[in-house]
Amino acid sequence: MQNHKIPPASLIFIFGGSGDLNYRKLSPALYNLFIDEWMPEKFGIVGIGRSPYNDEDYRQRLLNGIRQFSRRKEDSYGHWDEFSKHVTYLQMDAEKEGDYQKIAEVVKAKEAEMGEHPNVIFYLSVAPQLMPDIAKKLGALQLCSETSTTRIVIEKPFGHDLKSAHELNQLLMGMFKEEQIYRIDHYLGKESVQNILSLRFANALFEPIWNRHYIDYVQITASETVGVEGRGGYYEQSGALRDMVQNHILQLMCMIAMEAPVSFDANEIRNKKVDVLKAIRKISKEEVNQVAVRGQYGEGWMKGEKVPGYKQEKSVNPNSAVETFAAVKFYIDNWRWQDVPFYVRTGKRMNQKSTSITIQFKTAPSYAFPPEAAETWRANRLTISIQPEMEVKLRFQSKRAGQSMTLSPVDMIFNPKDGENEPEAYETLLLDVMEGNATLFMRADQVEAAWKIVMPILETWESRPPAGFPNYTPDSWGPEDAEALIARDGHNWITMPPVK
Ligand SMILES: NC(=O)C1=CN([C@@H]2O[C@H](COP(=O)(O)OP(=O)(O)OC[C@H]3O[C@@H](n4cnc5c(N)ncnc54)[C@H](OP(=O)(O)O)[C@@H]3O)[C@@H](O)[C@H]2O)C=CC1
Ligand SMILES: O=C1O[C@H](COP(=O)(O)O)[C@@H](O)[C@H](O)[C@H]1O
Repeated sequence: MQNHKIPPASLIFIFGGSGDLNYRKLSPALYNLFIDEWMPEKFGIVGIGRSPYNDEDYRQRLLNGIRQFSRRKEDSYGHWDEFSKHVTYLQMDAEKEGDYQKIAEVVKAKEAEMGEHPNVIFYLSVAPQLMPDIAKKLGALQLCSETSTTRIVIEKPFGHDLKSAHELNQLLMGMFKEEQIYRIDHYLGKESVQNILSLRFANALFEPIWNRHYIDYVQITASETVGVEGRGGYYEQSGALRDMVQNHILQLMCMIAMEAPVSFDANEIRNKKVDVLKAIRKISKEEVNQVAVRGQYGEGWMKGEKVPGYKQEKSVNPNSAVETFAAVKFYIDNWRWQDVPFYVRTGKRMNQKSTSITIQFKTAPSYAFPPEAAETWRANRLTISIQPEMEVKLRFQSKRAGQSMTLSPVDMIFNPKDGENEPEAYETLLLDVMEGNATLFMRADQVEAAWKIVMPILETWESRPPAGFPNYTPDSWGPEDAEALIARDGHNWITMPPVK
C-alpha cells in the first residue's frame, strides 16, 4: 500500500512448506519478487513439514510448482539457481514441542550467516485446527520478544465462527503485539482491488455522486467455474458464506463503502473499514429467508465436460447440507448508504470465473427524450471488474448515429491489459509482510466484526436443513431463489460478458 522499498534482511519459515498453497501460490510469489528484484539482499526461506524431503528434492518440488503456476512461464528458470540457494527444508512435527528447538537453531545459524538480525517471519499455511497450537509453541520459543522484526502470518480461514475467531485473536494477542500479526485476505492484495482506492480517492469525479442520493444499488459477484478441487474436507467445514462472504466479499464491500481515509496509514484504512462493517444492518434470524439464499451444485456439464455434483466430490458427505452458493442482500445504516441495497453472490461451478462490482446509479430525474428513444434507462452504471481482467467500465446513454433520436448504451473502458507484469496478490502481501506494512491485512476487530455480520445467517442455516439440495446445475448462475431475491426489488443480477 505504501510505495515499496527493498525490505530488510528476512528469514521466512513456511509452516505447510510441503502443502498445496505454498506449491501453487507462495513459492511462485516469492520467486517473482526475486525476479523483479524486490527480495531483500539477504534472505532465507525455510519450508516446514513432516514429509521427508532433502533440500534438493524440496527445491525441485517448488520449481515444478513454479513452472505450473507462476504468472511467468518462460522467464522462471533463468534466475532459479540463484534463488534456490536461499531455500531449505526443515522436517519437523509442528505438534511436538521439542521440535521447535530446530527453528531456534536455524534462526541462530542464519543470523550468523547474514551478519545481522533478520526479520523472522512465521507463515502459518496449515489447516486451521493446527494454528492455535503452532502459535502457542512459537510464543514459548521467545523469538517473538523482538517485536519490530518477528511477525506471524495467519492464512484463512481465521476461525470457524465469531467465538473461535475471538479465541484465536485472544491467543495470538497474548503472545504477539497486533503489529506483529498479519491476517491474510488475499483479495486485498489483488491489484484490481487496490485500484478501487485510487479510483475513489485519487479522483474528485466520483465522490460527489458516491452516495444514496445518486446510487440505486450495488452488486458484487464472485463466481467460480471450479468445484471444490480436492479441498472437500476443508469445504465441508466451511461452505460459501464462510469461505467467501465473511472475508473477501465483505472486504470488497468495505472498499466501496468506506469514507475517505486521511492517510494510507494501516490503522487509518482499517478504522475506516471497520466503520463500514459496524454499520452493516444486523440481519435477524427471522429475516434470513428474505435476505439470504443458499445453493448447492448437482452433477451436470461444464463447458462440454461431465462433472460430479458437490455430494459426489472427494471427502464430501454424500448427504451434505453445505452450501456451495450464497447470495445476500445487505444494507449499511449510515448517512452515505442508508437504504441502498448491496446484493452479493458467490458460488462454485458457475457459468464464469468472474469477480465484479457494479454501481448502479439512479435514473435521470426527468428526461425530454421520447419514450421510444431507449429500451432501457439502466445505463448509468460503473462496473469494476476485479478478475479475470482488471477493468473499469462506465456505461452511459449515447445517441445512435442517424436521423432519429435513438439512444443506446455505450461503454467507456479502462483496461490496463498488463497480464504478466501484474503482480499476484501473494507477491504484494509477502512484500508487505517483509516491509512490516499491515495495511492490506485484517486487524483483530475487523475479522470479528465481519463474523458478527454473517453469524445469524450461519446459525439459521445450520439449524434448518436446506430443502431441495442440490438446487443448481453446473455452468449456471446459481439457484432460482437467488434470481427471486433480487427480482423482488425490481432488479436483476448483472453478468459480465465472457473474456475472449
Ligand atoms: N490451497 C489453497 O488453494 C488455499 C489454502 N488456503 C489455506 O492455506 C492453508 C494451507 O492449505 P493447503 O496448503 O491447501 O493445505 P495442505 O493440506 O496442502 O497442506 C497442509 C500442510 O500442513 C503440513 N502439516 C500438517 N500437519 C503438520 C504437522 N503436524 N507438522 C508440520 N506440518 C504439518 C503438511 O505437511 P506434511 O504433510 O509434510 O506434514 C502440509 O505442508 C489452510 O489454512 C488453507 O485454508 C487458503 C486459500 C487457498
Ligand atoms: O479464499 C478462497 O478463494 C478462492 C478464490 O480466489 P480467487 O483469487 O481465485 O478468486 C476460492 O476458490 C477458495 O475456495 C477460497 O478458499
